[in-house]
Amino acid sequence: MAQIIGITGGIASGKSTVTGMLRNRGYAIIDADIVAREVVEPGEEAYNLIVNHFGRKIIGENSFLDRQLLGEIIFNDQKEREVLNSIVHPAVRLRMNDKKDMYISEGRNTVIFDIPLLFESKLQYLVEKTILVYVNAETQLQRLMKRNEFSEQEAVARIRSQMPLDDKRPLADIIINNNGTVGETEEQLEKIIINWNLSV
Ligand SMILES: CC(C)(COP(=O)(O)OP(=O)(O)OC[C@H]1O[C@@H](n2cnc3c(N)ncnc32)[C@H](O)[C@@H]1O)[C@@H](O)C(=O)NCCC(=O)NCCS
Ligand SMILES: Nc1ncnc2c1ncn2[C@@H]1O[C@H](COP(=O)(O)OP(=O)(O)OP(=O)(O)O)[C@@H](O)[C@H]1O
Repeated sequence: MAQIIGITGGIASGKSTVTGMLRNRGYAIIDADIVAREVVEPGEEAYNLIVNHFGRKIIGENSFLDRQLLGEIIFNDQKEREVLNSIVHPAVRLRMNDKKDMYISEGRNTVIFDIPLLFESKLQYLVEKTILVYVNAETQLQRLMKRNEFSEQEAVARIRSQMPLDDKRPLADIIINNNGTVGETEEQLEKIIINWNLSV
């Protein structure tokens, strides 16, 4: 039986940094952010529902959604965020499940889900064990502002739209502290791989 592992964290806490390390080691990774992009491509059902609700102003270049505008709307308005979530999340869950089944049918021993909103959306039932990629609030804010070239206000709006990372700590099976260097993070990951006996 394959082991199903969930990696979570907050925006810019370092999930992609950790899943990148796992990908380099050959693990099967399913990234919710990537799937969430696939299910809103032009022609998809979720795309049509989003355009119906948010209006044609939300259509950007080449008919794809204007993600910047959609982000500005939903990270500053909880009701609009809930509408978007209610359209996108069911489609994401279905497609992630299909990808998991595909990996299992290929004979994979471990399948890793990278889901930023794992705890907010109460998706623990999808996975057997959870890893939280944690940083303190100041590091999270600084890394997010730097990576996305956000103002403090833009970054804070996004962080506030998620459960605080300190509240996620007691929900996780294990925590990777990503406040230090990337090398220190990789050492913590290596211990988990050994202790949980995760094979590709
Ligand atoms: C609002 C959108 C268009 C902004 O797109 P953009 O390319 O700028 O950001 P991206 O998708 O790469 O997300 C970056 C990070 O934002 C955070 N985030 C995204 N959506 C949400 C949300 N609904 N609530 C809280 N945090 C969110 C996550 O930490 C994510 O890793 C996009 O994030 C989106 O469609 N969100 C709704 C779907 C969703 O919940 N995705 C998260 C995983 S399922
Ligand atoms: N230990 C570290 N030291 C310094 N910078 C780091 C470290 N870990 C991650 N970063 C940087 O912080 C930023 C956020 O990391 P990353 O993109 O991995 O987070 P994430 O959780 O995947 O974010 P999101 O889900 O929002 O895309 C990136 O610019 C990354 O290069």
